[in-house]
Amino acid sequence: MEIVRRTWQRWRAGGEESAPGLDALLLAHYPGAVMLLDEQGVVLRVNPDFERHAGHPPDQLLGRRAVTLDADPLHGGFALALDHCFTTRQAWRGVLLCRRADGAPRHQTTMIQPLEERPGGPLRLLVIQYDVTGMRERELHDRQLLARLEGTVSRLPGAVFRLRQDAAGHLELLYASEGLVALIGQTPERVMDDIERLLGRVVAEDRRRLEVVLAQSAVSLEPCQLELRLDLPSGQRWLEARARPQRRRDGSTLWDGLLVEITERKHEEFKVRRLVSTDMLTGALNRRAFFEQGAALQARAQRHGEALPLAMLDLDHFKALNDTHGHAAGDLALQAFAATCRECLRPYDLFARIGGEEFAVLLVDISLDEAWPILERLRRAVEEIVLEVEGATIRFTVSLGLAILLPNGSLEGALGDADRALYRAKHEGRNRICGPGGASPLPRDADPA
Ligand SMILES: Nc1nc2c(ncn2[C@@H]2O[C@H](COP(=O)(O)OP(=O)(O)OP(=O)(O)O)[C@@H](O)[C@H]2O)c(=O)[nH]1
Repeated sequence: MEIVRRTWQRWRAGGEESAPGLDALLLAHYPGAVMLLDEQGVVLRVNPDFERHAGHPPDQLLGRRAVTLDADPLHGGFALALDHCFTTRQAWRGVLLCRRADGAPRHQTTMIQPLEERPGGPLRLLVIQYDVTGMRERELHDRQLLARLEGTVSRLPGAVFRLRQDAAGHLELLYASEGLVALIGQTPERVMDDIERLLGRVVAEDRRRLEVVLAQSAVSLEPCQLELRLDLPSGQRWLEARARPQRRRDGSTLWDGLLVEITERKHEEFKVRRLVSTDMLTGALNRRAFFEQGAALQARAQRHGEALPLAMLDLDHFKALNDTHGHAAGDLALQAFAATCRECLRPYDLFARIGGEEFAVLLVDISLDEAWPILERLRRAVEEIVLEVEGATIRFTVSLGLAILLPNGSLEGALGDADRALYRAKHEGRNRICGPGGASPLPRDADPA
């Protein structure tokens, strides 16, 4: 516009004959419709390409008021814009809804520049229009597409996110979809404002894993996947995060990913795991779970250089009990025995049924000397069990073999040691504990069989 004004001033100063024609000048600079209006808004001249851009043959427009182009000539924006320019002598720019001669509405980006041929002379308005209907339609289409996409994203079972970690390791949530509200009860805006509103809820152990996984993914640029527990006011929830990283030129890493709730799935998993790791009759861990969980406990003890006391327990003369009172009574005895063991042990000790009437206990965080009285209390508690089955009173006892699982020892090996100690306990009269060093300091003579 500035070019036209300056050239217009040059043209005015030089005289009309010597100056390039206004039409030619405007055509050279503007790929749109150009009009020159008088002080009544009547069209004096138009550029040659006018019809192509404005959709009106010049001869139908010349000598008529320019507002006839307006989609609403009486109240439309064109009249208001012209009014503004005449009153203020200031330029106006904006988008006007105009109609072509065939009635088709078009959005025209419009610039109106007041021009004076000479000071105090008649005012002219230079109007330049550029048809942006296509652009606006594309913009509208894009906006509708975006709204549809946002709708789809918001209906996803979870939240889409973009996470950024700068070169110094500082994390920032750049984007999260509305699904975040259903997941953690916080709006995306609040978490984008302060990511601790999300990370601060992650269980400490899982947060450490998250930091490790992100660090690895930032180096390898491999996708990552992680299950996290969050402590929320509504209770603990499990979320799964899957994300794909990309490195930015500034050294930061971006992860685009999806966060979904998996609490129900995890509970089902725990249920299944409990089922496959539990002995159905007694509720104790089964042999497989004992070895699995025992290995995990041993790995932890190894890190601290600790030995773990390990005991084998075997009901005495159980065959006789079965033969005398029936298999169902034997089952009841096994259940009562397991319940008594659980009462005498701590919840984190590993108690498992590893054979028919054979059980094992791995005691955590105590020494062999400390384990002995606990097991002795258990032995006595079993002595106290009285079962009334079909008019018969059933009592039974248990023998125990105690061994030590050394930090660098094997669970199978220690179980073998405990079994040998158990054999000695049976051999020495049953209803007693034998350890690596020999029999219980409180051996019992009683042998109900
Ligand atoms: N009722 C019942 N009995 C079982 C179960 N599993 C194993 N048994 C029985 O446990 C008995 C084990 O007998 P033995 O191995 O001879 O040992 P015991 O009679 O206890 O003799 P000692 O161990 O030497 O004191 C067998 O009769 C098995 O049938 C079970 O699930 N339910």
